[in-house]
Amino acid sequence: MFTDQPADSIYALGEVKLIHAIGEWLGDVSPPSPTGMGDDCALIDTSQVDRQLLTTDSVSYGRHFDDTVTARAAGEKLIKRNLSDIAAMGGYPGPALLNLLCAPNLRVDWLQEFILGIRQSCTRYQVPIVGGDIGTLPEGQFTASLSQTGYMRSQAILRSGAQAGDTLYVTGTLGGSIYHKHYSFEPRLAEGQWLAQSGQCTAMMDITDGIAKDLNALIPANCAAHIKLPALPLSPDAHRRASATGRSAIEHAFCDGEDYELLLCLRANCKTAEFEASWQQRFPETPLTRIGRLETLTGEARYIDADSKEALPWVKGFEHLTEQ
Ligand SMILES: Nc1ncnc2c1ncn2[C@@H]1O[C@H](COP(=O)(O)OP(=O)(O)OP(=O)(O)O)[C@@H](O)[C@H]1O
Ligand SMILES: Cc1ncc(C[n+]2csc(CCOP(=O)(O)O)c2C)c(N)n1
Ligand SMILES: [Mg+2]
Repeated sequence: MFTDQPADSIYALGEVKLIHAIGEWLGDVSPPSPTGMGDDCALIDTSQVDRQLLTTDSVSYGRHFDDTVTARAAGEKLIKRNLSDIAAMGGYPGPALLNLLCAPNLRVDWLQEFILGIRQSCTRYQVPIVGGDIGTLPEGQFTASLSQTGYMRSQAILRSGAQAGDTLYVTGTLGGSIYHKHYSFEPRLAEGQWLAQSGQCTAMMDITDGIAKDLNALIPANCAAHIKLPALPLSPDAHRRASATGRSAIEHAFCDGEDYELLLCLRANCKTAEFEASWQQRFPETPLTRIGRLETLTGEARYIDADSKEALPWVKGFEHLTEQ
C-alpha cells in the first residue's frame, strides 16, 4: 500500500495530476462540471427533493481495514457504510463528496484500486461522486471520508420513535464481522425503504458498533429491551469467532459490531405474522428476526433476558476513543 520508490507514489504525481486521475478512475460515476468535479462547488439540482438526508463516515487504514483487505474492497466499504446510514432512515442515495487524506508515499496503483472499488459501489447504488478534497497525512497513514446525501420518498424512520410494547427486529445475522462481513456486507437499502413505507416501523438504525451499544439509541427513556437470547440470528462467523476467543457466540453477536444490519421496532399493534410473511415474500434472501420487545422500565437494567428476566451482562459494543 505504501512504497519506498518515489516514482510509484502519489507524491510523484502531484495534486493536479492526481485529481485528474481520480476523475478518470471514477469514470461515469463522476458527472461533468458543474454538476461534478471541476468548480469551487458542485452545483446540484434539488428541485425534485423535498427532504434531504446528509451523513458522513470514513475508513482509516489500521482501524477500519488492514492489509488483509484489498484496496478495492476498502473503497467499496467506504461507500457501503455511508449507504447503510441512508438505509437506516429508509432513504435513497444521492450525490456524495470524497475526501482523501493520504501519506505522500501511498502507492498510485493502490489508490487507483481503492477508487475503482468506490466506482464499483457507486455504479451499483447510483451514487455520483460530485467532488471532494485531498490532504496529506504522515507516512504510512490513509483515511478516506465520504459526505453522502440522500433523500426520502416516505416519512424518515428515526431512532427516537419507539414506544413500550413495540417489538424488536433485526435483519440478517450478527457477529464475527471481522472475518469478512465488515467489508463484504450489502447496505440494506431496499429493505430500509420498504420498512419506511410499510407504516409499521416506529424506529430504526443500522448496527455498526454492535447491538450491545447501538440498541441503547432505540430504547425510550422509560423502557427496557427484553431480548429473547435463543432467537438471536447468530452468523456462522459468530460461532467461528467464539471458538477462537473462548467467549460465547451470543456475546460476539452483541459486541463485535460492523454487522451493517438494520435494527428496528414495529408498532405494538402490528400484525407481525402477516408482516413477516410479506417481508419473506419481498426479501426471501434477507432474514428478518424478532429478537424481543420494549417493555416499561421497572428496575435499572435496560437490557433484560426475556426468559430469565435477569439483566444482560453485555452492555458495551465497539467504541472509539476507549480501550477495547
Ligand atoms: N464530530 C461530529 N460532529 C458533529 N456531529 C457528530 C460528530 N460525530 C458524530 N456526530 C453525530 O452524532 C450522531 C451519532 O453518531 P454515530 O457516529 O453514533 O452514528 P452513525 O454515523 O450511525 O455511527 P457510525 O459512525 O458508527 O456509523 C449522528 O447524528 C452524527 O451525525
Ligand atoms: C483492522 C480492523 N480492526 C478492527 C475492526 C473492527 N471495527 C473497526 S471500527 C468498528 C466499529 C464501527 O466503526 P465506526 O464507529 O467508525 O463506524 C469495528 C467493529 C476492523 N474492521 N478492522
Ligand atoms: Mg448509523
